Amino acid sequence: MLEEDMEVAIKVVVVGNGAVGKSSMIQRYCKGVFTKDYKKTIGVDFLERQIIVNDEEVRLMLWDTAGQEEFDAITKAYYRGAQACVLVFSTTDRESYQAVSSWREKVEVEVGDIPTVLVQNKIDLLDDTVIKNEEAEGLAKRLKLRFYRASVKEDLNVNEVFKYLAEKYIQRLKQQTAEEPEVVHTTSNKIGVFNTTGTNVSNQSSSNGHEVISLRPNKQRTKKTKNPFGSCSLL
Ligand SMILES: Nc1nc2c(ncn2[C@@H]2O[C@H](COP(=O)(O)OP(=O)(O)OP(=O)(O)O)[C@@H](O)[C@H]2O)c(=O)[nH]1
Repeated sequence: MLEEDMEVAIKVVVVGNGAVGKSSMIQRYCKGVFTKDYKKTIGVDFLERQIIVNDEEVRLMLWDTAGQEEFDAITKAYYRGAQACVLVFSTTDRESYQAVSSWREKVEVEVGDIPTVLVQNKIDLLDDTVIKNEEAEGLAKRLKLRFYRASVKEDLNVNEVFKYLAEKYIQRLKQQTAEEPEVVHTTSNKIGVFNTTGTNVSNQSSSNGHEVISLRPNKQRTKKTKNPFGSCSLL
């Protein structure tokens, strides 16, 4: 058991090529909406949602990163402090499938081995698939990752992805707590504390031992502006 007044906050980064549905997935999960419009993410954005996992309140902070390489320098800074990761590719985009390993490496370089899932999005477009089932499953096996086929459009398997990551994270946290009790007995009584105010938090360690960085999402969008701090609680 974690301490009762403890708040668990998990920083989750959602990565993958452009247009695979990362922003849509986060919007769907946090706001319950889906839009057909494509608005390229410039840099980074985030939304959050609270859920209950095994009677523990968990705050998921979902970081939406741009899929285009031109933004790599910006996005990789935001991987730091991440405690879970969603790797997304699209059913109709073979390049996005081929790029999965390199996305994983980019995240691993910054944060090491964190709970990660592989998601094949847009399975509502299975008739137009350019990736065989065996290929996708083979990739998951090679990378030793839990694999979900999802459709953000049809709201298929989106909740499951984040529930799995939260459970996996808490499971690791409990293991870690059992091994190193001092990790949890901090004065701030929070785990995975993030500063979302824009103030720099230096020399602070997150629960996975990595430095916690100041989280300041880029508000810029190519078309409409969306509120990067918009949060929701769909409990
Ligand atoms: N058919 C279908 N379309 C989807 C699905 N998920 C997302 N889309 C569409 O795919 C397009 C790209 O979605 P985004 O969520 O903007 O993609 P992204 O990965 O965030 O793109 P970048 O910001 O460029 O990295 C949009 O037109 C979405 O409406 C899905 O499950 N099925």
